[in-house]
Amino acid sequence: MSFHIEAKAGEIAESILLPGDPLRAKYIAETFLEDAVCYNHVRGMLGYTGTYRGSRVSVQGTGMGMPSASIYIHELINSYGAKNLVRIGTCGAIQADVKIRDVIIAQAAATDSAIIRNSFPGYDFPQIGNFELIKKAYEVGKAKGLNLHVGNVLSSDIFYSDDNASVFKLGQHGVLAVEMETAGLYYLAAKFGVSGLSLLTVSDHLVTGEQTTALERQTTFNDMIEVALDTVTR
Ligand SMILES: O=P(O)(O)O[C@H]1O[C@H](CO)[C@@H](O)[C@H]1O
Ligand SMILES: O=c1cc[nH]c(=O)[nH]1
Repeated sequence: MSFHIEAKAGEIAESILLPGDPLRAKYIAETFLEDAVCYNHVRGMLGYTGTYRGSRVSVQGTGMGMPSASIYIHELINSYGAKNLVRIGTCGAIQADVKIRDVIIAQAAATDSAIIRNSFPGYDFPQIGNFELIKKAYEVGKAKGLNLHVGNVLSSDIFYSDDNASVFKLGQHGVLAVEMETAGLYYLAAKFGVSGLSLLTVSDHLVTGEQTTALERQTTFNDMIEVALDTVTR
């Protein structure tokens, strides 16, 4: 048991998928996992362990933003021995050629958060994904025929920003999309010597104004989910 997770030792797999939305965790457990058992109800931040094609895997909601996600990621690594942590999130695209429902492999993450900056005063520490996981996810996604994008994303502390000019300026420097957790995952993976990957499905578009519904975000982003499951279990 850790401060925010009530699972007993051994109840969480070394490979774990991390959606922000705990109901996306429930959907994945019920739709993709066999013999799934819910190991966490604390704060409604649902977590499940089951098997996928014979391999043990867990899925844990993390909440929104780096302060929340970092709590779960820290406890999963340090109290439960998680080794492969794969965020499966949603994001807003800031490039015209990145379309709604496309899947992004976050090779790296820029951030406006002070969380990481404050750990390395005077330095810009790069937040990068694990190469082996990135490579595997890319191969799995391509084999599925997906329209994949690989590159930089922005992990922001702010959903409703007054300053979209800065976000679009990052877009002019190649950043593909904005979300709220990847940099925190990559920072903690580097800090604790484990493997982190972030896969994102485009749920809305900051250029065109298109949006998906909450139910679609909760239950229909199966391409990303299957890529994540195949990546950690093959
Ligand atoms: O769908 P999730 O994984 O929660 O990710 C995105 O959605 C939330 C904002 O709506 C933020 O957590 C953002 O990163
Ligand atoms: O953080 C997020 C997530 C989805 N869409 C956005 O615009 N921002």
